[in-house]
Parts: sequence; C-alpha cells; structure tokens
Amino acid sequence: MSDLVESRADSTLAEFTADVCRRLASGLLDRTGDDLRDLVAQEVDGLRAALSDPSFLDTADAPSDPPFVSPKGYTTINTNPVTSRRNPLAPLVTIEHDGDVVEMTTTLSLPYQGPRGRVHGGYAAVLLDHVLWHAVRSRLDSVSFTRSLTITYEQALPIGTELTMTGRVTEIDGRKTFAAGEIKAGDVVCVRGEGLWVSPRPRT
Ligand SMILES: CCCCCCCC/C=C\CCCCCCCC(=O)SCCNC(=O)CCNC(=O)[C@H](O)C(C)(C)COP(=O)(O)OP(=O)(O)OC[C@H]1O[C@@H](n2cnc3c(N)ncnc32)[C@H](O)[C@@H]1OP(=O)(O)O
Repeated sequence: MSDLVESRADSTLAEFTADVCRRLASGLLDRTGDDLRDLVAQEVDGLRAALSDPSFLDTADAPSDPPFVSPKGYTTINTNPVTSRRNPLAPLVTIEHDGDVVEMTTTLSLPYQGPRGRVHGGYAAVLLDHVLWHAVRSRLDSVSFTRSLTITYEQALPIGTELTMTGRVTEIDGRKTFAAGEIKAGDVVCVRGEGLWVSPRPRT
C-alpha cells in the first residue's frame, strides 16, 4: 500500500456510513412500525451530525480500509464483500495468520439468515472460500482463483453467535493448491470445506 487518496476524516465518515447501513440492514429485518422509525431516525441523526460536525467522529477507530494508490498507480478501494469495512455487505470480521493456519472470526446477523436462526448455506460457503483463499494466498507468490469448493454442512450454523473459520493448505502441486478448513460455533464444527485454487498459466 502506498499513498492514501482521501483524508482520514473522509475515510472515517465512509466507514461510519457503512456501519450505519449494516445496522439499518439488520434493523429492517427485526423491527417494525415505531421501533423501526426510531432506529431510522437515530441513524439519520447520527449521519447528519457526522456530516455537519467533523469532530463527531474524532473518537472513532482509525479507518481500516482507506482507499489508496496501488504500486501500479491505480486508485484502489477494498470492495471485498467479506472483509471491507467500507462495503456494507461485509460483516465485521477479524483475520489472523498463525503459521500456516488462517483464522477468521465474525458474528452474523439477520441479513445472513437462511432457515430460521441459521446462517444461509451459501454465505457459509462464502466465508470458507475467503478463509481458504487467504491460506492459499499466504503460501504463494502469485494470484490464484477458486477452481472447486466442496462444502459439507454437518450442523446448523447459528445466527448471532461468534463463528470461527480456519483454513490451511493441504497440498501444493505446481499451479494447483489444495486447502481445507471448517467453521466452528464454540467447539462445534458445523461446516467443512475443501477445495482447489489454481494460478493462471504464465503468459507465453
Ligand atoms: C500484494 C498482494 C496482496 C494480496 C492481498 C490483497 C487483499 C485482497 C483481499 C481479497 C481479494 C480476493 C479474495 C478472493 C477470495 C475468494 C476467491 C475467489 O472468489 S476466486 C473467484 C471465483 N473463481 C473464479 O473466477 C475462477 C474461474 N476459473 C478460471 O478462471 C480458470 O478455471 C482458472 C484460471 C482458475 C484455471 O484455468 P486453467 O485453464 O488455467 O486450468 P484448468 O483447466 O482449470 O486446470 C488446472 C489444473 O487443475 C486441475 N483440476 C481442475 N479441476 C479440478 C478438480 N476439481 N480437482 C482436481 N484437479 C482439478 C486440472 O486437471 C489441471 O491440472 P493439470 O495442470 O493438468 O495437472
């Protein structure tokens, strides 16, 4: 990462706005009538205050995803739908590398619900794809793309409970990298995933 392309205050405002969108997205699904109106009014007031008085956000955390100019000279915004704090579709996640193992945590709210109380299976696959991609990326110099991903749903994956995703590389064979991992709720393995990541053929 090199030069930033907007002020810290503007990046903070953008991430605050994304947080507002996340709270509204949840509120729209678990509130009705006056409760929903109260939430909307509160969030709109917060946005107005943040826009009119920049000191309103002085105590906010440092922005985690400020746009930057890449080494190749492009203005870059992290658009990632799992990790970007600036993308309201992304839940808030932590990612840590511990040797060859990548661990990611998050708690999913109602916008990610499939069956009542359970995470939508497709979103569980998104989380595993992402954590496994990080495990693969940490072992390679080159970019790689998910070629296949097999998901096994063993137990219900709960909404509103902290989830831990882990991923590790199991084999590297030329352009092919195999990885496997799981999602746990507490000590219970709820979802397993394994897949293949392939680096594009070098240009000849
Ligand atoms: C400074 C750097 C900082 C980095 C960090 C920045 C932070 C940014 C954060 C985040 C960024 C992104 C986060 C992403 C996260 C999730 C990843 C995704 O969502 S990826 C998108 C979805 N996937 C695609 O769009 C791929 C679509 N597919 C393709 O483009 C091609 O298929 C491609 C390039 C992957 C491979 O194509 P081919 O034509 O080169 O090769 P083929 O025919 O597929 O086969 C390759 C080998 O694999 C075997 N193979 C294929 N399928 C297999 C299978 N199911 N099992 C076993 N082998 C298989 C084949 O037999 C072949 O093997 P033999 O080379 O002959 O030995």
